[in-house]
Amino acid sequence: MTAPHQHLTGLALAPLHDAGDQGRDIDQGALVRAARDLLSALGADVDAEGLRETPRRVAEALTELLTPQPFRATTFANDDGYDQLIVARRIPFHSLCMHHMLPFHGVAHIGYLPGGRILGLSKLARVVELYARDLQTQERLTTQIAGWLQRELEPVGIGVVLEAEHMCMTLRGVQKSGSTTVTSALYGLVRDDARTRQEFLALATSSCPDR
Ligand SMILES: Nc1nc2c(ncn2[C@@H]2O[C@H](COP(=O)(O)OP(=O)(O)OP(=O)(O)O)[C@@H](O)[C@H]2O)c(=O)[nH]1
Ligand SMILES: [Zn+2]
Repeated sequence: MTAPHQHLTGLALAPLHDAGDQGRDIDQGALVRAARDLLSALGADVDAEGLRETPRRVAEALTELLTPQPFRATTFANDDGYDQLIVARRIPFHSLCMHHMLPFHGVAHIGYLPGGRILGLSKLARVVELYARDLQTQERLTTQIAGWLQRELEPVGIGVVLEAEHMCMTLRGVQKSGSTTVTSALYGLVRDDARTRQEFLALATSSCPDR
């Protein structure tokens, strides 16, 4: 029997299952202590009134940013035989880069060419959220979104394009504010059929006229 992830060319390298969508075990007590130690190491008076609750707030903020929200992948039978691209454009997201734990944020464009089933539209945004709430690289986030679509929907083609600005490149370090990074994951007919590929990329890029 052929594994489902082998239906689409290019997707064989993507992990079939990823622990990322299960979330992580966060030790709240240790996190609060670590935030307090961090403030202390920065020379802050951790007992000052304004800072007293900060370790708890930092712990809660990080927990919120790193806790994916599970959801059900609602799909519907493609009874009408819809066989054109379905593209959700400009889905905003933010995530934390795994190298500096600083935010990166931008927009995702997600498209697929349906097979037997179509996906509830909101799920395209939910899957971005699911994987964005992790310590990430933009490349990994892009690939995980495409891998999820393949597992849940087994479409004929998938296209994912992310455009993001990384705070670690703009606020600090090389400080190139305004620069953005584009990553993509194209599979199946969206990758291999020139016309479909062109159509998807045109739709994805035409969604940013003001950028
Ligand atoms: N490929 C990839 N790199 C990332 C991403 N987010 C941050 N980085 C990079 O991770 C790299 C870490 O490099 P290091 O040289 O160890 O860190 P650094 O000394 O802080 O590097 P600078 O940012 O150049 O000052 C940097 O080049 C970051 O720009 C991402 O999503 N994907
Ligand atoms: Zn970084």
